[in-house]
Amino acid sequence: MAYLELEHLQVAFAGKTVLHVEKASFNRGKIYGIVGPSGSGKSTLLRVLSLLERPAAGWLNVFGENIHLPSLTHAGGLSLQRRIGYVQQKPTMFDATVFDNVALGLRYRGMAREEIQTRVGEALRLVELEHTATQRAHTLSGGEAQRIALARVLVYQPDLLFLDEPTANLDPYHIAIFERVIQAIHQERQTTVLIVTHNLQQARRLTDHCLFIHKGSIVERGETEAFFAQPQTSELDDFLCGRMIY
Ligand SMILES: Nc1ncnc2c1ncn2[C@@H]1O[C@H](COP(=O)(O)OP(=O)(O)OP(=O)(O)O)[C@@H](O)[C@H]1O
Repeated sequence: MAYLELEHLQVAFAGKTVLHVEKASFNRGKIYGIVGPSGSGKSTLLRVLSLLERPAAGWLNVFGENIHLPSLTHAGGLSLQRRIGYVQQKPTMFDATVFDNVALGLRYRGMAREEIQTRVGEALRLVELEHTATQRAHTLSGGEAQRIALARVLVYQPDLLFLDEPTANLDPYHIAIFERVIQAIHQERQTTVLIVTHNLQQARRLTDHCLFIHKGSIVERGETEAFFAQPQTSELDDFLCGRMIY
């Protein structure tokens, strides 16, 4: 049975449908890549799954609960969001130290001081930024901020991890660090990961399955190797070969 399932999803802005998904399911402990042209609806999909976007229609089956998304209350969303880690494209840091930024989610959860100390230390070690703990978060480089944004969600050990172009601003060395972290936590905790990326090599390296979104629909999905080697639709073939015009 699927761990995460979307049905009859429709998202519209100003009367225009930007995402329509009849059904999409995701299994526990897999890494999924989401690729597609700019403006096709990838970030919108992640925001819906992270319960940050209230769609006009749609059901989400997650953690054994079947949720009618348009009627989800703020309080109902919060309890589910505690198990979801979402790293947005351009992370915002609070004007505080790196430590405090990473600790914030744990403080909200009322965790004991010593446990927070341990968990934040581990998360910073994992992203190889231990030395920045006392630095003001606003002074981090763009690439460092991306990794701190990841540490900030890893620290509460989410069951679902949604990453929106998390390495868009990183050089190859730091992309490699980022990918190692994703693989490590995925192996250790069987976290289910969905990653939106324009880096097709990254999708190929990192994921088990890929989905191709075009004009607000999932046009094709499949096991990563076959997805790249034998695309089944002309749209995906054109996209992968850089022939797609949009
Ligand atoms: N809050 C909003 N209000 C109005 N339109 C929006 C809003 N959010 C997204 N859209 C529109 O929805 C469509 C899908 O946007 P989305 O950000 O999901 O695309 P994307 O595939 O993630 O693009 P990119 O790869 O460039 O980040 C776009 O046409 C965008 O302009």
